[in-house]
Amino acid sequence: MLRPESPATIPECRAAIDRVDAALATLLERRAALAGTVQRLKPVGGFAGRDLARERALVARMAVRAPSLGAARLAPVMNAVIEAGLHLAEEQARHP
Ligand SMILES: O=C(O)C(=O)C[C@]1(C(=O)O)C=C[C@@H](O)C=C1
Repeated sequence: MLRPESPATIPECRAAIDRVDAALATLLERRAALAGTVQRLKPVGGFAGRDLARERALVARMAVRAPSLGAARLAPVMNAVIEAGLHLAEEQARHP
């Protein structure tokens, strides 16, 4: 995890945001790879095998760590993340 920072100027804030975004990109790449493996292992993978209860549960767990965002704001973010992973997995299944 990145250590918390308290930048005071716009350039410092933007530099700190860029560091967070770099960490997020690394984590998103890792998550997409793991989610892709799950799609290959599930009896029905991809969009057809979507598990909305699991998605709601992971959003609820994330909301504990991101209380100011909360589940309602995290849900569309994670929906986009999950759908990006499913699109990637389906593309990789079509073109292995
Ligand atoms: O856990 C699963 O069953 C997955 O397919 C992974 C994942 C995810 O990306 O987290 C993707 C789609 C499902 O709807 C739920 C979760």
